Amino acid sequence: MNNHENATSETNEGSTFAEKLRKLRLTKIEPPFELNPTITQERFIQQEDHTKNINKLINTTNVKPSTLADRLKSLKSPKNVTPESATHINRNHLENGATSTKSLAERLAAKRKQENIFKLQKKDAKAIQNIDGKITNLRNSSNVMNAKELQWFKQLQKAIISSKPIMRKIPNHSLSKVASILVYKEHPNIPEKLNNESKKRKFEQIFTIHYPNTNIKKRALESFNKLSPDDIVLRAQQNAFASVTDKVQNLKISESTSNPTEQSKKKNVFEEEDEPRKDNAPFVHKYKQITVPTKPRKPVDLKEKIAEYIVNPHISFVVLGHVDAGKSTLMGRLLYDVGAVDSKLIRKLKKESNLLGKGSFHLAWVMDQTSEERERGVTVDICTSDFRTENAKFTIVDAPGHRDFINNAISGIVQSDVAVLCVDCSADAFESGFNLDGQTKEHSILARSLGIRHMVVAMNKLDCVDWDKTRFDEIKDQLSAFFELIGFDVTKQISWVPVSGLLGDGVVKPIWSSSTKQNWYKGPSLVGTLEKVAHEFVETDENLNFLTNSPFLFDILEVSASNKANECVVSGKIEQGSIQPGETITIYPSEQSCLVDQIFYQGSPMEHLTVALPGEFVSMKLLNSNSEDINSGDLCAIVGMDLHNSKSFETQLLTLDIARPLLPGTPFILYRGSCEQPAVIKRLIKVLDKRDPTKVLKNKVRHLGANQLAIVEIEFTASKKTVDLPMLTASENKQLSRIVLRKEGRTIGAGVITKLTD
Ligand SMILES: Nc1nc2c(ncn2[C@@H]2O[C@H](COP(=O)(O)OP(=O)(O)OP(=O)(O)O)[C@@H](O)[C@H]2O)c(=O)[nH]1
Repeated sequence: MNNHENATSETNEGSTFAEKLRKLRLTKIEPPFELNPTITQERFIQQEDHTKNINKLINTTNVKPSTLADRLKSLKSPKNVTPESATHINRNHLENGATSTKSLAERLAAKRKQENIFKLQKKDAKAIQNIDGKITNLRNSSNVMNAKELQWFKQLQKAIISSKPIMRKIPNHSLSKVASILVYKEHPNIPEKLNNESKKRKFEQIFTIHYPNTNIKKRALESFNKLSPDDIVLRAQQNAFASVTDKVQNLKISESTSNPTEQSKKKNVFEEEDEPRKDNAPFVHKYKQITVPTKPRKPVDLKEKIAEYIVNPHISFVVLGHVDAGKSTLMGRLLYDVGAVDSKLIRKLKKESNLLGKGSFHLAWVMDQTSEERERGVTVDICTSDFRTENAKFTIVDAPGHRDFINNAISGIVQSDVAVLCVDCSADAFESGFNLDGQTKEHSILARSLGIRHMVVAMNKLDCVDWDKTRFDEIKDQLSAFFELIGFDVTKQISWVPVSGLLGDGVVKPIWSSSTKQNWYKGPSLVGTLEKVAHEFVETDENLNFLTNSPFLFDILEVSASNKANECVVSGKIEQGSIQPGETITIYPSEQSCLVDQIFYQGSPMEHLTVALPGEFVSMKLLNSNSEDINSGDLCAIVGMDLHNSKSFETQLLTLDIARPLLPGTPFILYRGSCEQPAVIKRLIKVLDKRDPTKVLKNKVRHLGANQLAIVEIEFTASKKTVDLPMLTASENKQLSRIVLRKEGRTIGAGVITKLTD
């Protein structure tokens, strides 16, 4: 009976798991590590390599005697030994007890050999200690090992023992890493076979491989190309001095002080009064609003800028879809095929994903950066990437498909004009993404409600169904009916593209690979469709008007305080209009008027823009601002365009598949752009006909059920700061008047603000 069998029989006899494994470890793991012939052989190979290297060194030495004997002799001769190396050699020589007849090369080789063996022993000891620790943890946390677990553990042992041959190939390896790589590679389904969820997680935790960050080199290069922190400070100081005259002129500051402590004590120049904050006070200060616009410092020719923009428009699109629909793979393929990622990175990701037994995920890893995302195979946070084609510029926002991360998907949607809805067309997969709990429906509703203007449906994984046109049509019909129901104009606002993200068919080029049976789709590729949409956006009269004539409106996504008094940076999206440095804006709801000092793209604070256009994501450095009273979700408007802070408003609301009816007083979280605020149903006014919203079905409404269209009054409830927020109706701004209602982790309704009621 071998040791494994011993262990199995002991398990059945009922001794503790800890004891059994200790025996198993003592008999099976420890001795083979020291004695295993493969390991010894491996070490010899490595030592031989070292000896070869030393010989190579000898052969390439500058001294060129004719024979090997002469060459070795010359190496031994005192003229080739520096005082330093001589001391070193003498010390080694004495320590190693070498005889005086040994050559320098031999002594060096012996020393290296010894060092090498010592290093390997140390590494092995550490690795064994490591894996022993992990096994002890595993052992202590579950008392009895079942047959499947035991079998799995045996496989692990085997993997450890036979792991040496691949160790040489893995940098910074440790035995435990190699073991887990092998376990994953050879038995990728082992954790899945174990039914108990927590055990599964435990195993995954134990065998998680933390790779060194693969982007380190790239990041280091980027960091060195960027300005150093000192340079950034120096530049900022220079800029501050250079623009000080302008600032003084624009702001009409009556007296200035060079003393920084006095300056920081100084009140905001627009402030009316500075009272101590009361408990329920919405803002730290009351602000005096500026009503007369200020001129840009260096006015740019807006028409020229817009003409450039029309030729080369920039759109951001969010990638939506059910979990595992292939979103990250599709975007990874797209970035690779447009040349935004180099083949070296792809090769590297392929190798790494293969080692983890997740070979098919290598393209997805271009987008899924974090180790958590890679290990779970699920996108967690939103991830953005830029790419450009000959005709347009794009920002991709990859949103997570999993229900747990829906808030991230919402912030992805509000940052985008267009959505790419990735649909898995493989057998049964579309159906599971489209049912009650699937994300295809929920994402589409969110996209429609949060102002996505065009949706490109990427009919993905068609390679799995042999590019079957019937399957394509069947899914298209079901989705079209649903899109119509939630208010999309299917002919104008929806495009359909058959693709395979994994193979690349239809992603960048409209040419289909010869192996596929696809011959029925003659339209543009996914990228071609996106280019078309980007141009349609800017070329229509409505959009041109929107570009040129709308007053500036900005949705704040992020606020960063500055260490200077009365200064902060806000980042977000320009919803309409344009902005130039020197202009004054008002932030709502705090109603503070601030001067736009600098505009830049996030991540490039030193490259200042002369103007920013609608749809762009930019950061603005604001003077005379108080970051304590600015939050994400606040709106900025150009001075002169007054927004109204409201507490309640009427909305045309579509309820979704809700389990419980909505009643007056039902609480929920309201989303508008990047703003998130607790609210309640104040009043149910009337129920409308979904097919014809001008038709009233019911005037007295007690409650609202699933899938009903109604006019409802909503009221904000207390939050950290204020209950009055800047709200816009559909006639003021189409995007910012859209709202989404969520309760207990589910989207319960979506609508559009029709009237402010206070
Ligand atoms: N056959 C085939 N498989 C694909 C295709 N696209 C993606 N896959 C596979 O589908 C699996 C899931 O792909 P992901 O790109 O991670 O899916 P995702 O939608 O980003 O997943 P989440 O981030 O979890 O929402 C991977 O195994 C991919 O290799 C495709 O076009 N054809």
